[in-house]
Amino acid sequence: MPTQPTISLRAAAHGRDGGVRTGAATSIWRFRSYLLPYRWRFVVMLVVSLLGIGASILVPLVTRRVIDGPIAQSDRPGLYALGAVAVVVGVVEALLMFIRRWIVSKATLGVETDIRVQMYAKLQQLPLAFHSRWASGQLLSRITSDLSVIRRFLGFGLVFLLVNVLQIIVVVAILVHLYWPLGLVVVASTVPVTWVSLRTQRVYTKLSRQVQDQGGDVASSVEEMAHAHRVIKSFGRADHVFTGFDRRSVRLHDTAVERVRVQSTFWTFLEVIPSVTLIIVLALGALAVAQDRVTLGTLVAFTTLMVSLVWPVTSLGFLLSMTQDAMTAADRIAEVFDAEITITDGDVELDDVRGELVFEGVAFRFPDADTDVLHDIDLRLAPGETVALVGATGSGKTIFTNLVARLWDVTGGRITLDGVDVRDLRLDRLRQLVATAFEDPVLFSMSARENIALGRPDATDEEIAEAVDVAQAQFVHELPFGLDTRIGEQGMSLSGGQRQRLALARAVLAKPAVLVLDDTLSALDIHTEALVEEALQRVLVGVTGIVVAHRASTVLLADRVALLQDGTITHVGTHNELLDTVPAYRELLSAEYDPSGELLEVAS
Ligand SMILES: Nc1ncnc2c1ncn2[C@@H]1O[C@H](COP(=O)(O)OP(=O)(O)OP(=O)(O)O)[C@@H](O)[C@H]1O
Repeated sequence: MPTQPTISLRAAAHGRDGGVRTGAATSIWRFRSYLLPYRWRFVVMLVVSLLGIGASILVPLVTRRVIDGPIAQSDRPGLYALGAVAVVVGVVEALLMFIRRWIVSKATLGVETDIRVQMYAKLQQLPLAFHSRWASGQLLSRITSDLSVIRRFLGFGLVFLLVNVLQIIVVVAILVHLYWPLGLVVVASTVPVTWVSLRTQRVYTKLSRQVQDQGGDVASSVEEMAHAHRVIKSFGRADHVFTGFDRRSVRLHDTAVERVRVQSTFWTFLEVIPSVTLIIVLALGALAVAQDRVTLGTLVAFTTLMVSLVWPVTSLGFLLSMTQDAMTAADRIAEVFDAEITITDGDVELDDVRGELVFEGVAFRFPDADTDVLHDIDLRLAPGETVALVGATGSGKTIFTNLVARLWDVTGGRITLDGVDVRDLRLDRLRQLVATAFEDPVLFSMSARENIALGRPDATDEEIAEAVDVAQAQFVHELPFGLDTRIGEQGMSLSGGQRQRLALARAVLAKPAVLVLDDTLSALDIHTEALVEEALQRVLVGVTGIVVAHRASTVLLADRVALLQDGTITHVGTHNELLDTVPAYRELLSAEYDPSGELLEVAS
């Protein structure tokens, strides 16, 4: 379990997201605050790693003593003593490696979980405008694979990058100290290493970003296919969809192969440089020993230390790649953290709610659109009143209803609840007060009971049973495990009408002050619809209601009807008034008439 306290959704909304702030910085450095709760583990890990290097440097120096001392002087007891020291140092080195791994895994898994939790919280706070722009596969790949890349970097790459660079510096300093002419040869070999590293990083960064983005595209394809497989199969378009997926996969493959090519060239170069340097050092060193300018022990220590440099130098290749991948992953994650939460929290609590809902000159325009979808909307719903919203398909009825719970914010005018601008209310309070049953209801992979009680997890069995009755959703009792039957994506699939009734039960159970029914009864047969409407009549008493309606029978649930045309409300009145005076309204509900022009369903 992460030790960092989970920050609430409200905290995330206010930007207290563990150190990630909005801005253009794209470095992994921005995520440093997530390390704080684990700082001691990272410090211990660093110290242990440094001790490990110390041990690995000590072994060649002990060897030097052994060669120049006991071996040169045939001192057997001295040989045993120094041999024992070398063994102890070797065991300590292995032990330190084990401790490092053990300490670090908990910390890095914790950091990964903490960032993931914050990212999820942020995703929930982000407005519909964000979610309609982003492919879900891109979000999925960020919250899974990008975070794993960062974890691996923190647990391994970062430490070894620091430790190896430090080891290179310390060992080179010792080499210069041991015999400076050969030491300078080693120093000179770092110049091409640095130059190639810098050059490769530029190309690698670009490829790394492309691979990760293209991975997100592939995830999106799979996700889309899983959702749309019925449509794909029924239209016999499996080949077409497969071709699209294949194209994306091949593109990802090609970019990944190109990245490996760049990596391999770089790594090979890093392997060649230390080997070539070693050959030069051996040749020059042998000459120096022959001329008595240096002892044999020193040359052995020198070359052993140099061999100990091969791994730190060659490992720079994949460590730098790892760092680059982690920075790209951090950039991609930061894009989500940087996305603006345009729907911000208010601070008015609003305790005793009467339910007066007023639209004052309301306008709405989608981001990046040129024209308003809705404009100049003035409408007052008295507490407890129900208004039916009628309009042609695509006229903006759903957007209109979404504005009340602030799924979108108005772009002009204002909406007030009991005189308070909904933007000034606390968001969670507003969304408690306004419940919506959507035309296309979403069910979660959980039990029917949990799906119904989504807005009120504390609801009693009686309250749930009541909501089920109102929504005419008694079919839940017939499911294999009754209300405990798992439904949704990984459970039983329900019919469109059953889903709508569950969504209606969910909205009714929330006991809202404002109930929004967005064409919720469209999938029901006439008989069930009549039963639901009869029950809804009772529920809507004392609740302010907005009912999006396409049928006269639904309109009859309402006290008044508002006609939405050309982005604004053109007429408000009772159903019969509008039928008598507004031809456009009559046309919209024309299905309710028989061919002779008589009204079929509407009884006054
Ligand atoms: N995210 C979006 N970005 C841009 N335009 C959108 C978006 N969502 C909806 N629209 C457009 O806004 C308009 C109003 O859509 P809305 O869903 O409110 O219509 P509606 O009256 O509820 O239709 P229906 O009766 O068919 O459900 C439509 O033209 C639609 O294409």
